[in-house]
Amino acid sequence: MLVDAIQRLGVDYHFQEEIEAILRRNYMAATTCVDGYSFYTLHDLSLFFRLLRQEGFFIPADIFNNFKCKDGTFEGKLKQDIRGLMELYEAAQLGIEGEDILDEAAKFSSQIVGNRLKHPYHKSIARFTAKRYIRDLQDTNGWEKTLKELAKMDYYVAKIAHQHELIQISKWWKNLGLAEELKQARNQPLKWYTWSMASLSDPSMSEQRLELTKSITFIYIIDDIFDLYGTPEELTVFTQAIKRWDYAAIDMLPKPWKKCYKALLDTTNETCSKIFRRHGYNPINSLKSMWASLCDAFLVEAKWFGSGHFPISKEYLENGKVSTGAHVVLVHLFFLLGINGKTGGSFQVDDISELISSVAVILRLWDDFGSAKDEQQDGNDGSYIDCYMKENPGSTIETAQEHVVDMISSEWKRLNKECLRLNQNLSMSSFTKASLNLARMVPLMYSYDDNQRLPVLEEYIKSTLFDDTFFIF
Ligand SMILES: CC(C)=CCC/C(C)=C/CC/C(C)=C/COP(=O)(O)OP(=O)(O)O
Repeated sequence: MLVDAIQRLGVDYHFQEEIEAILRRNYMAATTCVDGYSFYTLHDLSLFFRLLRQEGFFIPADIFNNFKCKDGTFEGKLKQDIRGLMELYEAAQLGIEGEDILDEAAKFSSQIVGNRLKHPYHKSIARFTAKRYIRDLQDTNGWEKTLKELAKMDYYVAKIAHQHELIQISKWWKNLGLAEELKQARNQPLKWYTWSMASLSDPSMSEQRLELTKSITFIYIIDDIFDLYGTPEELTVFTQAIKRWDYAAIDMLPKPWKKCYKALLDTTNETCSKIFRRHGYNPINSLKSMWASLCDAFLVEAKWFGSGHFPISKEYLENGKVSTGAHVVLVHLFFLLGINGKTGGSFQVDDISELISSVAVILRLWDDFGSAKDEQQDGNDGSYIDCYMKENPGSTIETAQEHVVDMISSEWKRLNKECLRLNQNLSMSSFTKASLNLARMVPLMYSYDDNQRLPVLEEYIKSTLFDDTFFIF
């Protein structure tokens, strides 16, 4: 319970080694003891299961069989155990494909405690949900009180760091002068920074957050160039220039794009120098190839939708994964965290391709889910739902959306499995955690209301960056 509280308060990055040691000890004890799990309550077993899986210790899902009747259903008396059911639901979020018992567990528990389970821990941003948790945490004179104090201080330290970084990013963005050059493109440094802020929660990771935000900025701006500005021919030239990665290629480009191209090269080269200084490795070749693949994917979309052609949904999604920019972001993240060095070179970019693919699918499907847009376009860049409905003539928007919800849920299972695999190497955990945070952030970024606003995102930004009322509980 102490580990859970520390994680829920978002201060776990202070205690990584201790948490690892506690969980390892518990894992060894339970797996070597013959009667390993039989004396656990539903609450304790569920919590144990989740905490261990989160950290990469594989606990089989069939441990929950202890709570089933002979007919294979969960015991009726569990319906009284609200606390246990809540934890069971949380545990079920860590499922991987084929673990039907966890799907049953999620269904069983959510039917009973539905409303209280909208934001399971595993799929939420800890600093955002920490406030609610701190309010509900019993105020005793014991460790809870001490942890609350720590969480409040930590929140302030992080807030100050984030405010400072936001100023730096805003200045960097202004100095690039791209907003004047590309007037129709989005101008949302706060939103771009928010992705990085959510991904990397440790206040000391300022440089990594800033560099990550810069790559995200260019994904948005280049996406707008493709969606709003160019003809397929002009965009082909832009893609060729990106592939050349050469200042001389500026001459090939129309005037408004020259500055963006130069800024992308300058920024990426500077990021690489910083990574080299910190980790002794220059990832420029990997980053160049990520930018080239992104532009290729954007170009495919521009050609499809320019010609009114609808690809089949599978083909759309294969390309749509890359056009999310997830590959660009996660490969930047991989190098900014120095993962290849930390793992002694045993983990390379290829080893994270499945994880990238899952995060990208979650992003693409959410992005295409809503109709609202913050881009100045009429949704003419296609969507998975459109392709699916064309392909399945009897389908309605509701059935298509249900299908997408199921796909997102399956993709989370794949992501869980990949994280379990990668976390076998302890040095990967900073990367898997940051990647999970990006996936957790996706619903906040795309939950538009009827007024084209993003109320949950607004609340998150307010609470993390600007709220001073944290002490009042
Ligand atoms: C989960 C993850 C890796 C996040 C990192 C941040 C990231 C890649 C952000 C880019 C999101 C995106 C698809 C922007 C394009 O604009 P849009 O949203 O309007 O998309 P569209 O033009 O393709 O519809």
